[in-house]
Amino acid sequence: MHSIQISADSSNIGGAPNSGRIIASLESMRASSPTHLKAPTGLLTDDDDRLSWMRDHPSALNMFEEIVGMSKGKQIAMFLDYDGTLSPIVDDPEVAFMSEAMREAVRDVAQYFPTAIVSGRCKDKVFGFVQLAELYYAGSHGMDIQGPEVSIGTKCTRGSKSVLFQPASEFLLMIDEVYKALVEKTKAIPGAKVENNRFCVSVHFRCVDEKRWVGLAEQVGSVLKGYPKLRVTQGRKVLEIRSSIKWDKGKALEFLLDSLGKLHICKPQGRRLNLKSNVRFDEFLLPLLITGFADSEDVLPVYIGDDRTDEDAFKREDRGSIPKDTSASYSLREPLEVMEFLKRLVDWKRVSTNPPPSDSQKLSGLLVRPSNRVFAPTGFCTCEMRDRRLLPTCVS
Ligand SMILES: O=P(O)(O)OC[C@H]1O[C@H](O[C@H]2O[C@H](CO)[C@@H](O)[C@H](O)[C@H]2O)[C@H](O)[C@@H](O)[C@@H]1O
Repeated sequence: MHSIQISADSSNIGGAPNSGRIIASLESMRASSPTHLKAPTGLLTDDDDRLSWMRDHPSALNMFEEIVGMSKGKQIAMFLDYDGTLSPIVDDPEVAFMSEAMREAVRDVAQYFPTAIVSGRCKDKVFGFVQLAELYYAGSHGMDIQGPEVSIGTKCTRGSKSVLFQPASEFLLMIDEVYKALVEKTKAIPGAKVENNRFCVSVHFRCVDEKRWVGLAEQVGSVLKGYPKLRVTQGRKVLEIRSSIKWDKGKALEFLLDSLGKLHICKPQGRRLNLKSNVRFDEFLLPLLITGFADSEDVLPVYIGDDRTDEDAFKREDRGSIPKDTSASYSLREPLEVMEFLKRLVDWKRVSTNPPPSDSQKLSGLLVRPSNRVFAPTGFCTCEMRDRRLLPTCVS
């Protein structure tokens, strides 16, 4: 199977931290993302490195025909990270809005392909930014998954919003406690910001003076010493605290693919491929890596993301260990290029789909299988096409 995503190392920086342990090195914090979007960071200073990176991860726009060629006979499933992918990176996480044009592009994509937002943000917050009810949302790094709203004119499903999966619900109280402790511990550090993402907590250092980064990491470590069941990962100028359960964006991707399989595609099987990962990239130059997997008969997951945590989505367990051919990896430079890519995908689909999908096919991302049965996500409801009408057959 092929898929699209971002690259970087999603290393687990600290699990079960000891007292006062520095949970992130200054170097790793520096490398986590330049402070300003356009600042050349020098991560790829060498021209040869740069050329070789671009050769290995060509622009998804330049390689568009090749990418859509891979989807021949398959259903594309779209997975989109939010920050840095749909919205530009800004200093204040509260105002990381996506543009109306981007929203339009995502809305259009979702008309043709089942589409999920996979974010480190809590689900409600990312929904507040995206505002498209027809999408799947996997918030808190995939620990809070919800299917699209379905309104098919029946009492049982009208406007319902069904939670599909919350694998870390037992950590809710603990995370809230840690959030409060982190707010208290870091309040004296100018620019530090603690964000409650419900099933995880983000400690931002984008606006903290670099001289204080290690001190901030120490404070985080000191809070976490009492919580051996929590771990820390690192994103773009952010430390992310979450439960140590084996669940991440990659697992969420699996879960969603599995749910979609119940909708309209067979579960991917066969040979598995690893993505090329741990690629160093310059945020300004090439933040988005699009990578392909082989090989499902039925589905081409396209994952676009820019963060270390998105790497988890490349490393889905069922991928096995066969190195991916680098020609299947692609990149996009910034959200504007992501938008361009989404638009081109829709244009391509519009031209190649004749006639366009019917309303019932498009309805909330539900697509009709050849058998005429339409399946809603796990724990949601099952529907059936009868006399060209979509009828629910059960609700769970
Ligand atoms: O998985 P994502 O949707 O990419 O979320 C990852 C984190 O994104 C946000 O932080 C990042 O974007 C901010 C706004 O541009 C920026 O200020 C910050 O430095 C970045 O790390 C979000 O605030 C975090 O909670 C997410 O975990």
